[in-house]
Amino acid sequence: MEFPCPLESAKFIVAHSKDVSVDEEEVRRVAESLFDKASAEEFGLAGWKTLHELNPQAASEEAVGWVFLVDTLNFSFWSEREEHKYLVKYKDRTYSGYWSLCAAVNRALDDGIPITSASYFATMTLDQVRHVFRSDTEVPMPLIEERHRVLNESGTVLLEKFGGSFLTCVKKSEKSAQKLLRLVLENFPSYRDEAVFEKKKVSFYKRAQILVADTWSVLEGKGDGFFDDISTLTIFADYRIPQVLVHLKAMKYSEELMKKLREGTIFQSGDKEEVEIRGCSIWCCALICQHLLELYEKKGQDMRDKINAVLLDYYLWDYARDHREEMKDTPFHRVRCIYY
Ligand SMILES: Nc1nc2c(c(CN[C@H]3C=C[C@H](O)[C@@H]3O)cn2[C@@H]2O[C@H](COP(=O)(O)O)[C@@H](O)[C@H]2O)c(=O)[nH]1
Repeated sequence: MEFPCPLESAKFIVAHSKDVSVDEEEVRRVAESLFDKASAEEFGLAGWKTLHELNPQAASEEAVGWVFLVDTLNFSFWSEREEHKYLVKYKDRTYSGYWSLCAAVNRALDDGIPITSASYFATMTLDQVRHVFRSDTEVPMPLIEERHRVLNESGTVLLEKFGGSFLTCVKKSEKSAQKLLRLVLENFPSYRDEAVFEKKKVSFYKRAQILVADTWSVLEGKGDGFFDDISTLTIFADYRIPQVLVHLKAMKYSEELMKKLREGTIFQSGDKEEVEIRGCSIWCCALICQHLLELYEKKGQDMRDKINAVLLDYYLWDYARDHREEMKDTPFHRVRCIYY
């Protein structure tokens, strides 16, 4: 099987993009504005645990299993109407979006449901999935049937090929992020996040790449989680990163596209505009990373093991979470799919 490289795909998409563009001048300005933050403690790998109470705090085989389950379901949490959405209450707090998924998983584990064990989710029924991911509002989790299908599919593969343990798959990668990415793409079909653009097969691999990144994070970059090529991953092209890049002016939409987004147009996975938005986001962040490293280099500091697309992505994603109000006039693109 041949898997296009997401960074090369992004470069090709930017070169042919009509409705989305990257503003190099603004990219430089964003890199400068991140300069001090990039050497702060919370920008680093440890932030994955210290900043997010729902993430596993252990670095165990079970914690890796949690990451695999969550990233298998890590897609499509946006709601048609902001005031009418899927929410999960857990330990006196109410969670929305991606965090509602994590809250529902932790709620199930607290209730004694072995949701992160492959032998369980390989044969879960649709009703059991509906129960585990039940909403605390009248709005159900989006794409619940698709979630049931990918759970059964991924659980079955994990059992048949890796003895039910994603850590076994990680060990086969021999500490290479690219090898682990390839293993995930070869074995788990729902992770093959690809499209055809200008007659060329392109890839984003958002869930496959964030699975590798979250595995690196949960294992704290040590032992089986020490990937010597982690900086070859790109950011994860979801629907929040493009929104924050446009908000920060590093990426721009044509008037026509902005109008469609403002009207709440629903795009299909693989549509030209959707591919341009996702590809330009990946390329834009690769440039921000490059400029950040150059700024440190000018100060005689080699930050290549402290600044990479994964940590920049986590920072920008958390930024989007924390600046929801300020960003409300910048639309995000709406696609219902299992890829992001
Ligand atoms: N690019 C990127 N996309 C990410 C994440 C995460 C969760 N990772 C966090 C968990 C531990 C780490 O510390 C990360 O901070 C979820 N998503 C995507 O966002 C969307 C949900 O957004 P909202 O509706 O606002 O909750 C949806 O497409 C989901 O797939 C990320 O990190 N990067």
